[in-house]
Amino acid sequence: MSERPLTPSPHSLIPVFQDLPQLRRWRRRAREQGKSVGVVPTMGALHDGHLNLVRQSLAKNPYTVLTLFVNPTQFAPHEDLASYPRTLPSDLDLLRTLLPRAYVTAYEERHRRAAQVLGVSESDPVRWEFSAPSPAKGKRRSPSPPPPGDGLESPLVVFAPSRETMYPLSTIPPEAFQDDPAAGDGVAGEAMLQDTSKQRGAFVEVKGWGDVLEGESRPDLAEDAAQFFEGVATVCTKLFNAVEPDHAYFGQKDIQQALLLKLMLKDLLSNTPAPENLHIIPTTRDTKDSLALSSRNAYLTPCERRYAPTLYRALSLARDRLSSGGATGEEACAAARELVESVAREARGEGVVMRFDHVDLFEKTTFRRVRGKVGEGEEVVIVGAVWVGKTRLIDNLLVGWEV
Ligand SMILES: Nc1ncnc2c1ncn2[C@@H]1O[C@H](COP(=O)(O)OP(=O)(O)OP(=O)(O)O)[C@@H](O)[C@H]1O
Ligand SMILES: CC(C)(CO)[C@@H](O)C(=O)[O-]
Ligand code: BAL
Repeated sequence: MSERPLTPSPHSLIPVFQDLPQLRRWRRRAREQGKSVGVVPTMGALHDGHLNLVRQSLAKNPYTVLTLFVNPTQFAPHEDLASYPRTLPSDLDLLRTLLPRAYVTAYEERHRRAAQVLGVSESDPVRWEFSAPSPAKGKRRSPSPPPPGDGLESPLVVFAPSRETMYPLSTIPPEAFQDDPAAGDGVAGEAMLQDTSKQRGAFVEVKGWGDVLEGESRPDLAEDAAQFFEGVATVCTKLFNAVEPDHAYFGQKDIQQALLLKLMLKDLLSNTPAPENLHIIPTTRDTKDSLALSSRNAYLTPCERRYAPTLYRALSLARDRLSSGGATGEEACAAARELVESVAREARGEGVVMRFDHVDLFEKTTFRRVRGKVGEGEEVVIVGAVWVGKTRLIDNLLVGWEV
């Protein structure tokens, strides 16, 4: 274990579990208390959209696990895995703002008492240990108070596993497969997990639902349209197996992902969580221009940011055409495309390269593309993507139903 002392406050307020045994021990104790556990899977770089999912879970469950893992298998080989924002300290700062005051006060009091026992100043860095046994007296090499407990004091914990924890078979070195032509050039680690032709081990595919719409139109997936949602379904299955949640919270912003995972839980007869306990939370938007909050918005330059809400405007136009103008699905999508393309021409004058990717209308359960007029009582999704500079933005609106 590293001897670098961790600053006690604010980060240790929220237990961060990095390995499975720690998480499993915590989960067993939560079960013994008979209390429900909610999970919020994320890739980090948290924003208010994520926090709203956590707020929902905290309101409904005594315990919430926010998982934080940038999942290589859902990134295509040339996608932005390496540059994806990784911001654990500021993520923990944001999560801290969601903790109940009473818990924070009790924590600070415990910290004060521990500092007294250790004879160190309250502002000294002190490492809280949530699962390791207390070191024997006299053997301490860095100030470490008695463990504050088993992590169950906090209503919120973070599970931030390593790649090896999430993909244990990826630790077998490529040389072990050297007689296997698929081992190819011996690419190891994350790169191997990103390349579907080199993957080995257990993967979850939701056939017929994962290789359409967003599956087809994400970048670099020409070879394998199923890759993105296979990566998502696989990592979420693993996270559900690790956390064994009673409830799970996903955002409407990634609507196909949330709907597909619900179908997957149903098809796999899951009870942790049961499909009806996967909750889809409405998209959190910028209050001024309705841009859907997204970790990838951080890539936008200030000038690009001004054009980013065009997708929301285009989807709103499509929805208006469907509801008031009686347009067909094809006409509504074409109107959205025209709007994006006309704004793109304007943007070029300011040096912003904006590119239409797709706008589609699909039925919520079958993911079938809707042609012609939307029928009475039909529940559909208008989904779209645009490129603004090097950033691909996605968004959606619902017609005939709400999450
Ligand atoms: N604006 C938002 N409103 C509601 N939920 C959101 C929003 N943005 C993300 N989420 C949800 O948070 C969860 C974790 O998403 P993720 O970590 O990929 O964040 P993201 O902002 O969507 O990142 P990216 O920009 O890479 O797509 C997902 O369930 C996602 O749908
Ligand atoms: C659900 C998820 C955390 C799986 O990696 C990811 O796809 C995301 O952040 O939406
Ligand atoms: N927000 C879903 C994960 C992704 O777009 O990579």
